[in-house]
Amino acid sequence: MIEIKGLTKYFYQKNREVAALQDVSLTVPPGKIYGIIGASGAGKSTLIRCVNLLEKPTSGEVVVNGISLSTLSSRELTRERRQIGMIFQHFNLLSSRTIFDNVAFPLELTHTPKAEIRERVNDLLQLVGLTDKAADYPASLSGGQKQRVAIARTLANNPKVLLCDEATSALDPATTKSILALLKDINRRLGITILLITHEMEVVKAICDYAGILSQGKLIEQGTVSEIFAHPKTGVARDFISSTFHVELPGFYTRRLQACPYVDCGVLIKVQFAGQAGIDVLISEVVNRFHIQSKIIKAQVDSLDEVTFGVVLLELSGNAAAREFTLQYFTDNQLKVEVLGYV
Ligand SMILES: Nc1ncnc2c1ncn2[C@@H]1O[C@H](COP(=O)(O)OP(=O)(O)OP(=O)(O)O)[C@@H](O)[C@H]1O
Repeated sequence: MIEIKGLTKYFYQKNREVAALQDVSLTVPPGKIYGIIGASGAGKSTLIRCVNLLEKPTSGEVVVNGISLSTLSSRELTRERRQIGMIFQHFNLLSSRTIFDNVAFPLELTHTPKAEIRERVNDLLQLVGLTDKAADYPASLSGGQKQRVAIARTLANNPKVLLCDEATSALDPATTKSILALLKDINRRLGITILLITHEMEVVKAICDYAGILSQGKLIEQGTVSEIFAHPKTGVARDFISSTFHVELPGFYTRRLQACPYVDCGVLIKVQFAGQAGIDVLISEVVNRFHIQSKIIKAQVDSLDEVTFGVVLLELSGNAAAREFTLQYFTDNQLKVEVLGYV
């Protein structure tokens, strides 16, 4: 369990004060995965570095597994940090050591007997699927394999919590998926509590139970991932959700699209929806009520828990008043509607 209470961090540069974190509070319940998402400069790295006190907070408290870290002596803090694993975007492996010796490293630091190290490292390499790479060096591994080694190494001390600092940002989409699956597997199998930071909503959607949106040092929104997807409260959250949709207008439409309406034109709209009301129900409502024709051009629909959400590109044909009524009806039903142009 991780509790962050009123965390504030100021940096001082020459005569300038930078408020990197302002009164951030959140709780990661035991065995859950919490994702902090934010744009560049939002304060994500500062936040995760404050959790294990690599960065000293200006004020506030970090409590990990019931222990308030800022009250500890440096020796106690070193011991407590062993309970806090961390993985990084750029893996941070030791290039002169084999994969086996990289994973063994934290166990050597705690003077674990050799036979015990051998058994533990072999188990860990098996867990991350790298048994056959034990004698290789990091340089000969792919990015995804390097991150697997880093995960095995950080698990060596049996941490209760794991901090992930943009752990998949340097990886391609397929490798990202496999590393996220590994993290979820570790979370389930070993019951490890995970706090991760990311700038990709896909990561949050893929493995997190809870999410927090960090913007200019403030946690402006937090909740379960399905709550945030169903009822985003801020524009920042809505933009992150939109970034998970990949619906491009087909070239045929892009070429015909006009900025202003003309006689007998249709309107092309992008509708973003989330929640219980089915988009198909709303579309058939407007067709019946306003005698409009509606054609789905592209759609991406996804679901989390009970919540269905997605984006639909629609061409609406009918008179101008019917089109206006339709747009108003969609907006009144909590859909986000954007007019792309006229065809
Ligand atoms: N050591 C430092 N000294 C001065 N300012 C800093 C320092 N570290 C971070 N900052 C400032 O604090 C703010 C938050 O930075 P931080 O690196 O935590 O953001 P981030 O969300 O992790 O960004 P990115 O995704 O680009 O890594 C930024 O304005 C940054 O310039």
